Amino acid sequence: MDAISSSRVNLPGSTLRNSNNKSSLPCHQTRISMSTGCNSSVSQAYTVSCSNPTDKQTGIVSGSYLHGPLQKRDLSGKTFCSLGVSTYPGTGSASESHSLAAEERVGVLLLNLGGPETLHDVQPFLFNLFADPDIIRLPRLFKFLQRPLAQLISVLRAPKSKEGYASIGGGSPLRKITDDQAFALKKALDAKEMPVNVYVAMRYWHPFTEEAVQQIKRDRITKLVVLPLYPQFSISTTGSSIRVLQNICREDAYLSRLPISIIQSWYQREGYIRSMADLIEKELQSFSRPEEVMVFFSAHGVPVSYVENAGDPYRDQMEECIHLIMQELKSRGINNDHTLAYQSRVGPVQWLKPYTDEVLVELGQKGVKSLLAVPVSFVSEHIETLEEIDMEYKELALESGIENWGRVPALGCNPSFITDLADAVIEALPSATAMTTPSMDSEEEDRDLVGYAIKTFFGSILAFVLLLSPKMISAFRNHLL
Ligand SMILES: C=CC1=C(C)c2cc3[nH]c(cc4nc(cc5[nH]c(cc1n2)c(C)c5CCC(=O)O)C(CCC(=O)O)=C4C)c(C)c3C=C
Ligand SMILES: [Fe+2]
Repeated sequence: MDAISSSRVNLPGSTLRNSNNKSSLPCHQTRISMSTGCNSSVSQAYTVSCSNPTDKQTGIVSGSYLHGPLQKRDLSGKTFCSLGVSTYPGTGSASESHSLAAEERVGVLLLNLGGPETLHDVQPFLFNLFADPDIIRLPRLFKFLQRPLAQLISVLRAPKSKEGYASIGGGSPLRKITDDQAFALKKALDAKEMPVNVYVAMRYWHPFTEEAVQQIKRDRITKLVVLPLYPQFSISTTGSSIRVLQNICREDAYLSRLPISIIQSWYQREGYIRSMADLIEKELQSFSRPEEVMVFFSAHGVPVSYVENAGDPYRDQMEECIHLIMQELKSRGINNDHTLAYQSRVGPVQWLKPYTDEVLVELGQKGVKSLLAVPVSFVSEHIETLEEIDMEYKELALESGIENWGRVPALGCNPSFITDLADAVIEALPSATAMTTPSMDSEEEDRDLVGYAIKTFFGSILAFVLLLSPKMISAFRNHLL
């Protein structure tokens, strides 16, 4: 088998046109394939296959989420960029497998958030994030304000974010860690006699989804498993990345015929739960009285409206995930108290409660002396573990009376975790299904673009008149800084 090489291609002069998507899945192992995934006019039917073959349901991803953003064609919601790619290019080895059909070339596409690599990248990264209609969910009538609003918020937020990234070395470690995970996953699949190419697609920074997809086409991949690096599904993370992928597939003959299997969430997999329990068990041993430590799960928050109005399964999945980890710990004789809180809220709306900062203060006041923080929405170290938890929350906890502080590291390339992801890929492969995609005709597309340009022009003027009023600015500043 050939060694893997990681390629980064930088194409000078390429343009960045930024633009910019419920299901509590009770089954133990979940494979979801979109049978009409990229179809803009037909209701999407999802086939959900569970490890128990009799437990097969159709249409579980439904409600306002399915009939909302996933189906919508939103020209302002796409990122076209060919500035960078980080992939593990084909070695031809996919056709050598005994377990695969002679000409099968399997790809695995890892989806992740992406992060600014330098301080200079922070504002444009934030623009990409806030321009995502799954991050700032404007009512339909106000969609035209998305990009001007993103510009304004990103400029206002950038100084605070820059400070955060400066304190963790001047940029996000996400790209490197995700590349390492891709490499480790390829190795684990090789070891299981399932040679694949692994690709990385970031949502808000390089390498963007478009670049990964171009590489997949160049490698003539014949089956693709899409694996988001978020254990739990949220509209704002996995949903958003899948929507971008669907938009790309819809417009490409090759991709619309490519059999694809999407693993929407995997928080309930035994391997993941065991790996998390291993980390917690190990870290508890660093306290002088491990049995007295409060296990403090800190999850990334989302606005309450996502869960209560848009059908985001994130909170249900998070609570089930914590329950499963605690059950696993109990089976090992570890019976510590635990709690779950939500961190990293941004902006003036209500986010999922309780809030991490408020709970830390309450626990200190109640006399909790030892606390082990467990980041649980993400499997890499990033700004919210390295800066928010390790610096801000630690300081707050110590000021509030907590004396012994610990933090479980993110899973990263933990071998048992990566092996489990490899199993998830193998299990998902048989349910790969083509996304059939009638694209817009070119006349329709032209009309759409003209309408979009007009709306953006007038939208920008209106937004700046409204938003640059001193009152609005100070309201934003109070919430963003
Ligand atoms: C404003 C809305 C946001 C929502 C909703 C949101 C959901 C969400 N995010 C993650 C994971 C990560 N987010 C990260 C950075 C980040 N996220 C937001 C905003 C929202 N996130 C902002 C503004 C930023 C930038 C940093 C900052 O200014 O605070 C990252 C870090 C990436 C890195 O570079 O290290 C991660 C990871 C999840 C899991 C989630 C919903 C479940
Ligand atoms: Fe975030």
